[in-house]
Amino acid sequence: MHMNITADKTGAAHSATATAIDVRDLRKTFRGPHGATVTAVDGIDLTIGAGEVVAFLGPNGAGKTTTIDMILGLTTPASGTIRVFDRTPEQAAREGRVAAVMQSGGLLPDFTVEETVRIIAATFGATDEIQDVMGRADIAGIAGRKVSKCSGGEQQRLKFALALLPDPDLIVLDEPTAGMDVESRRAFWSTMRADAGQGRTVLFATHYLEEADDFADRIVMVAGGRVVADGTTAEIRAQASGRVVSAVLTAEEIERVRTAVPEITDIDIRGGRAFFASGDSDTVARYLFTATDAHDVEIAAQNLEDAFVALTHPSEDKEILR
Ligand SMILES: Nc1ncnc2c1ncn2[C@@H]1O[C@H](COP(=O)(O)OP(=O)(O)OP(=O)(O)O)[C@@H](O)[C@H]1O
Repeated sequence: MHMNITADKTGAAHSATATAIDVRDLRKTFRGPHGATVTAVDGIDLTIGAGEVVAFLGPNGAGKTTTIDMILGLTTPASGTIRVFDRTPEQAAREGRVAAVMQSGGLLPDFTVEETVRIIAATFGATDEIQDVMGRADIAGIAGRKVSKCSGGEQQRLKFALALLPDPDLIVLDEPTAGMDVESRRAFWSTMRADAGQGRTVLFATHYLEEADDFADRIVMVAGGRVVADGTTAEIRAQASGRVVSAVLTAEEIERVRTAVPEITDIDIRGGRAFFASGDSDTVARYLFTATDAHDVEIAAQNLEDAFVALTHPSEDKEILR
């Protein structure tokens, strides 16, 4: 799998393609309550290269799970196309090139961890891999534990072990750490980091910015069924790299600052303060101090969290000056 030429389950050699996932103008609607139409995915375009580790980042209801289900071939799009390693999602899954770790469910509570791995290994003809994947997913120490007695984090690591069994080229994880405490989340990702991202393509959905930032090479932000930002983690950071100068001042003065300082890119008013976003915080601060009665002036770096909120909740909790 970590080579350019791999053998599929029939033993035939094939060249690894450079593109793992190619999604064009993907759309999906559901029938909601009272017959209303819910647009879950509203024209997503996405190309993921082989070997990329991509975070699909967005708030609840953004359309992440619906998109992932279509990439896995579990549901069909209303329109648009999906290619996975230049195949249909169903073909790619059948060939064992794709494995998934889903949010919940899928495990039988009465089996032990090792029994679960053995059963799935048998279906893939991968019984030689059992000890190896249990080690890689860090579940060897709980091999004899019943699934029903495993914590949420342990169950997710077990699912990760199962996903490794077919030695897939692509692993898709849908919010694999949902509901875990911070420590379990860290443990899960450190296991993932040690194993994935070594030539394998990884697509994971999350609404934790920190996870996307820590683990992904690239962040695709989705909101309302659309891609709202797409770039390397560094690029997304750069988008948010300006500074914000905030101060308490009157509405008339805010208007005056806006006109007088063209370097200002955005103004929000929250909690009685005005927040001036700009690539030149010195000029903004100088103007506030010298030409207005602004007080309690603060200068802060805009962080990724701010960028995320701004991109995914454009009107939430803030009043934009017009
Ligand atoms: N089977 C369904 N029937 C009706 N509406 C659905 C169905 N599945 C999803 N939706 C709706 O589609 C939208 C997108 O949901 P989706 O689960 O894809 O979002 P998400 O980004 O994965 O959110 P979460 O982080 O909560 O899992 C939501 O408004 C959701 O209520």
